[in-house]
Amino acid sequence: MLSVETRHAIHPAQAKTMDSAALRANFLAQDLFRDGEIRLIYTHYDRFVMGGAVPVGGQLSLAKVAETGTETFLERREMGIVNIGETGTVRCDGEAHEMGRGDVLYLGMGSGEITFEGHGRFYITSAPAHAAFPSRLITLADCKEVKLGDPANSNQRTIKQFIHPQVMESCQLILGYTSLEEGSVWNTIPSHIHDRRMEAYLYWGMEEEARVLHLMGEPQETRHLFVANEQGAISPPWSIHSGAGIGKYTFIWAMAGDNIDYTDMDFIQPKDII
Ligand SMILES: O=C(O)C(=O)C[C@H](O)C(=O)CO
Ligand SMILES: [Zn+2]
Repeated sequence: MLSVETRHAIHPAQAKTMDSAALRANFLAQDLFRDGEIRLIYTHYDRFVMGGAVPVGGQLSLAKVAETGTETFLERREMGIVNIGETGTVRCDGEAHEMGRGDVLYLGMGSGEITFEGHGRFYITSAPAHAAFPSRLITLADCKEVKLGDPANSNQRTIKQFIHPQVMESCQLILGYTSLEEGSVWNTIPSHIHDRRMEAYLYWGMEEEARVLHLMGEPQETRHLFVANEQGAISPPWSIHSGAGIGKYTFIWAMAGDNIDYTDMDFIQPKDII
């Protein structure tokens, strides 16, 4: 079963009038992972798509999505898939990519029908593309690691970059994930915005009771989402995206927009956030 939900782009002036329910309806990605289903959210932020596929030992196929108006979903798009479950296989264009937990698969523009198999829980991201780069499985051994933060600021963390110019070529999709060291709770502190790129987070690797307080909004008009395991946050270009966790967590970040420069961020110090 395939379902697609559309999320419209929200103006920051509208976002600041929203109560918790409206913020969650517009910016929280819930229920992406349901047994036997592919569930996608088609956003109007750079036409970025996020979603989940859970084949539970069977087979699920993603061929065509009405929202793109194309013969196949990836006719004019590229895709990044992260397996956040047990070992599973993604088949595309006659190739079988076996993915362990934490592996990332890039599928280039023009790739055909995609089939998800096995016991993987596949997080799907996709953005429009202008050129066909080769599909590639990027394992943990292939990613680039960046260490940031320190225990004194409770923000010691490792950033693993997979779909990233220093690892491989893509059109506009950049993707990786960040894990906190034990005792550190804060991600993306100091905060930043990048008006050139939208971003989406998927929080995972959390205990059922754990939560992340995800901060969003313009730096002088912040709001929050309380986020559980396997829930995502859509971050508009005008919004900060930082979080503090109760319990351990990892989050997948993915971006699309005008450039693929991960370091192109406008930092906002805690003293400047309201
Ligand atoms: O902990 C961090 O810092 C991050 O992981 C930052 C994200 O990767 C990000 O926001 C990139 O723009
Ligand atoms: Zn960012």
